[in-house]
Amino acid sequence: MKLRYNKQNVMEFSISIVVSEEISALRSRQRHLDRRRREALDKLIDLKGSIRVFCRVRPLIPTSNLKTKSLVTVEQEKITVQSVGIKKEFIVDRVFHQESTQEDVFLEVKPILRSALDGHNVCILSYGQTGTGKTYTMEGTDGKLGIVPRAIQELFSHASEDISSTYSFSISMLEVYLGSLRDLLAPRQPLFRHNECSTASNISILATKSGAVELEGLTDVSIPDLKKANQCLTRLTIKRHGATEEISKLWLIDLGGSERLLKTGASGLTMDEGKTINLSLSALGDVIAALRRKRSHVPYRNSKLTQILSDSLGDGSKVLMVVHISPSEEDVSETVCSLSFAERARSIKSNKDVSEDLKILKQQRLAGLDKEICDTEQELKYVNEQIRKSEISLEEKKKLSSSTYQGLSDEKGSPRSTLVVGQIDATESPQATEKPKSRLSNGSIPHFMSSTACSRHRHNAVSHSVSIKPRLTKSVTRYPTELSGSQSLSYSICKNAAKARSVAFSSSVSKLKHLPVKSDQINISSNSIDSTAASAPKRRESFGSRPGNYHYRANVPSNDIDNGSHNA
Ligand SMILES: Nc1ncnc2c1ncn2[C@@H]1O[C@H](COP(=O)(O)OP(=O)(O)OP(=O)(O)O)[C@@H](O)[C@H]1O
Repeated sequence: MKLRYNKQNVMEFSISIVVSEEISALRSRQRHLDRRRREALDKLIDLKGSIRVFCRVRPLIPTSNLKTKSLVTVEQEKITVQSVGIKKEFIVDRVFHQESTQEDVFLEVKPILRSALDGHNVCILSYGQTGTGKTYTMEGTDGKLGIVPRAIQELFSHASEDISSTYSFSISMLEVYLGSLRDLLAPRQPLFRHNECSTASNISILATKSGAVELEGLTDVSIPDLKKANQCLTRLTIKRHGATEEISKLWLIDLGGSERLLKTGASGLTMDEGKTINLSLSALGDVIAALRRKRSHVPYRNSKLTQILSDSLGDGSKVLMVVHISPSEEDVSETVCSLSFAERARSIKSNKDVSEDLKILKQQRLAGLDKEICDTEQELKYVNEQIRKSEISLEEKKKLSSSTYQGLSDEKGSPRSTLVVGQIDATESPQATEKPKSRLSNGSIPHFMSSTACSRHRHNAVSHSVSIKPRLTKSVTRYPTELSGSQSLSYSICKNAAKARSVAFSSSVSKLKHLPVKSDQINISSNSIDSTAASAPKRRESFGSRPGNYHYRANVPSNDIDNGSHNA
């Protein structure tokens, strides 16, 4: 009896060795495939262009006062604007016509999101005249979700599928207002006047010797799950713990309206705001143009916006700018200005010097890389599934004869993959030590994110307004209720996948608070914010960022904009 028991144990022991070796081989294949996928994706993005400028044409919105003829005709990469005495052609990397859907736009965004998960800094910017659809593209509406909610869903979904790494996400929001930086997630200080709060903050832009940008003092909120991400929704930091550790920033930037000040008839504070925004946009155009021309000097220092984005626009980063235009006659001069900006940023006048043969070759190469990525991802899925099954089988064997397997388990037990969402563990990351003074909220949603009576009132008022109101101020959009549905679905997928893989949720963010500043940080600039400045900004740029965490956006929390709404 004893002998039989031993024989059985020996057999199970041998099987478990075989399974462990299988897992080991599968993991090695997994690493190889992941490397191949990344390389193919990098090549694909480089071939398409790591800085791309798109144009999206808003549909004509007929009103009783306006002529409703479209002045714009489009082809794949060409836009022609034709009006009395004007006929101009502009070339961009891709045109989204009036009927293009949110899905069409997101399809172009997807590859660079993957790139963000792979450790590259990514910047998605929405540019254009007020009322041309910048916010529609970035955030969308009920049932027509924009880039931001889709991106968050996509990132969480990939993170839950990738069993070779663990991920943590965090979010920050930042606004540049009249050249000052404002932390939109900082705890709010009540002001004397009813319903007003300040977002006073003292944020410094720091650059390490390697060029990485950090925003010291900026609040960073971990995202514990997809549902909470929906409520913040602007800027993301991705931290991947795999064979190596990678931190990347994903900036989602809804820029202030680009209209010319003469047209808006602005004066006083509004004029100052407009000037500052235009200077920032112009500096941004210069930087992108210099990068696309591969100039040795890139003028990052010319605006706060470009300083903050300097490590997310250049080498190794992926940039996508969507320039929005209106097709209507009354906007023709703004449309021409926006398209001139797009062309300047793109810095290539036309593709006519590129021969047809070369274009075909490029298309073939792109298709080949696309296929390689697809095939590799398919195989990766298969390998991941095999690893999962083998791990379960090994686990069962261990349970059957735990004493026999004790030694084996110590030596051969394969590492369990863990999905960590919303975790920042400073002890795991050398970079994390570079974020000493940042205020971190431990995963709870900051006060300003919950709607106030005032913001609810305004939100209701806005949703009852039928006509487009071009405005200079952006408001933070509460994510459409429908989004919660689709995102909670993904969240449950995350949760299930995570459960199967022993998901760990931890909240070690507080450790970051006490870490020392790295000595190689150079303070570029700092600014303090007048707490009374919360009142009435009309046009704003804002974005979120943080070392190792990212995001940005040009919106203002609802509490903060009650006085800021403005019709251009
Ligand atoms: N592609 C589109 N399809 C359908 N509706 C659109 C599209 N683009 C914009 N709109 C609608 O046009 C209106 C203005 O769009 P939106 O508010 O996004 O403009 P904006 O450029 O962000 O303006 P602002 O600078 O004032 O924030 C909204 O009602 C929006 O839903």
